Amino acid sequence: MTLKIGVIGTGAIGQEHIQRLHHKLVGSTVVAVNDINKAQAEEVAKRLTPAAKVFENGHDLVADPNVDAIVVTSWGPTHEEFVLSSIAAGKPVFCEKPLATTAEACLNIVNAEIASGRQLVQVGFMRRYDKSYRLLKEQITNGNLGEPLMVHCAHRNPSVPEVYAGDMAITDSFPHEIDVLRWLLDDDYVSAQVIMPRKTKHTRKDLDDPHMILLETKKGVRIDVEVFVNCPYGYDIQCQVVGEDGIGYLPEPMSVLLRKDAKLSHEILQDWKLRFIDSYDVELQEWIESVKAGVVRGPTAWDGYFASVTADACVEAKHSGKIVPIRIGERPSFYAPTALKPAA
Ligand SMILES: NC(=O)c1ccc[n+]([C@@H]2O[C@H](COP(=O)([O-])OP(=O)(O)OC[C@H]3O[C@@H](n4cnc5c(N)ncnc54)[C@H](O)[C@@H]3O)[C@@H](O)[C@H]2O)c1
Ligand SMILES: O[C@H]1[C@H](O)[C@@H](O)[C@H](O)[C@@H](O)[C@H]1O
Repeated sequence: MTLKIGVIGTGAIGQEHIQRLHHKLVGSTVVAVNDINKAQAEEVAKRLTPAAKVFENGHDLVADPNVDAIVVTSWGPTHEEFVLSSIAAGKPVFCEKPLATTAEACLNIVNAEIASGRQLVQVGFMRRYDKSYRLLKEQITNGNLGEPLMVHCAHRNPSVPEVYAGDMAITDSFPHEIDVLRWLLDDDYVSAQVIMPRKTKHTRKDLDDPHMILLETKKGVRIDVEVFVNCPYGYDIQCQVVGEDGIGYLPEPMSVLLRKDAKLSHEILQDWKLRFIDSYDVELQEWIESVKAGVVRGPTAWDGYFASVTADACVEAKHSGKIVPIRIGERPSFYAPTALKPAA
């Protein structure tokens, strides 16, 4: 069976996902697209999936009987309405991170999903599917590093677009670390602190950059993450886990070592698209298979909610200058890995 997918949001990652879902991965086809920028949606459909229907709005796309499952790749603040609409229609939905831009909105999604009685939502935390993170996790899980004590990370982007504003370093970029470190350490967070270094000359007047974010976990692991989104030299993701017996470093993306012009050098990537290209493929291929099997195997709405509660605490910590506790109730049994519900 070929899964017929509708994509809401035909911007940067929407186009990437349409390309892979329609042309690259096995078992799926894109039959519908929508964007508030209709001209863009039409152009993207014509170029990438000419037979797809272009919808006037996302809710009509969700309701279309020809659409089996939905992929939400519109701006963060619109995620809540489209995910809720998909749950109401009883259709599986893959939503790019963040699940929603506030913890309250994420909780609305969690509550609606539980009330529907079926797990339908997966969040686009693709780093869990990245080969290098999986190798690092293996070292932690097999005990090679001893108990993890500290984690040092960096999330660097060469630049960000104009729409990237306010606290998006925390609510849009940092959620990747929030999710992947929780998964890597199999631990939850208890407090957050944010320290602001001096501002880089490469940022805009209205955008703070960089941030230094500190998290503490239940088990007492201390984490520091530099989020630096106007880092001119390139797209660079670093993670170093310091354990009792050894240190594990996230592998660098593969590139040829060059001896040239009196230098030894490696290429540094310039874009998130290439750094995680394989992870997106694995993530969406597994999602297609899991939808067909009627289960959710990837990051759940609860994981999306957890990330949002943590991000909110970080925003409060940044603006108050205080260490802010992270309080979240117990994970509902609905989201226990053993309690996977059929999606259709
Ligand atoms: N997992 C990742 O690594 C990754 C990478 C990039 C983006 N993202 C996430 O994907 C989302 C989109 O990011 P992007 O970089 O593609 O942004 P983008 O601005 O390039 O595209 C977003 C699109 O959504 C459309 N849109 C806005 N409101 C809409 C609405 N109400 N209905 C339909 N369409 C609407 C916009 O017109 C735009 O075309 C964000 O949540 C972002 O955080 C995730
Ligand atoms: O939306 C993007 C995307 O999620 C990238 O993976 C991340 O590195 C960027 O910081 C963020 O703005």
